[in-house]
Amino acid sequence: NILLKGTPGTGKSTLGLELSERLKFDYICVGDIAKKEELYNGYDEEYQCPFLDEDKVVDELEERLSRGKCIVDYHSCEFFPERWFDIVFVLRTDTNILYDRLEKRGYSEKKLQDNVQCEIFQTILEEARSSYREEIVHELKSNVPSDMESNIERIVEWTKLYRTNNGLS
Ligand SMILES: Nc1ncnc2c1ncn2[C@@H]1O[C@H](COP(=O)(O)OP(=O)(O)O)[C@@H](O)[C@H]1O
Repeated sequence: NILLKGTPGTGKSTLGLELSERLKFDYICVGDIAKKEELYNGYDEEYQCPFLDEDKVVDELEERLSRGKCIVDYHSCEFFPERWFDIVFVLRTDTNILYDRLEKRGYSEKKLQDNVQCEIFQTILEEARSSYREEIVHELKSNVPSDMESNIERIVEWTKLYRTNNGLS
């Protein structure tokens, strides 16, 4: 299983969907599943969005993740069982580029600033480093389309090697 992390707007869903086609893996967007299954336990007035019920998310995903061949897209990871993931990629985008992408999404000024600061302070990367073994956490630049191409190549190659080395078909 592969975890794709990164500040919103860094390109997780674009990369995840493309990879799932190339690798024939399941693409799992945690935000979308939470919305569909209503895996919430309250409402955040400040950000005008529901609170994720992390236990329900883990219960919902456990069976699929235990089968392997999943690509999970979520900015955070603290509540995921560590055993779920074989590798973690953290997408990174320069802040001026990220600002433009989030502005196009129509984010409020507060949400925009908070997310850009999250990227500046490497919050998502630090969280990954504190949750997983250092050697399975990798940063990937995601500024321009050619970055996307090289990230796809790199992950596809890594996956092939991993499956061969672990006797997986
Ligand atoms: N490497 C990249 N180069 C150029 N544009 C990108 C790249 N990655 C993503 N984008 C664009 O940025 C926007 C946000 O990407 P998205 O995959 O929705 O991010 P996330 O899932 O992390 O919120 C989309 O318009 C997407 O086309």
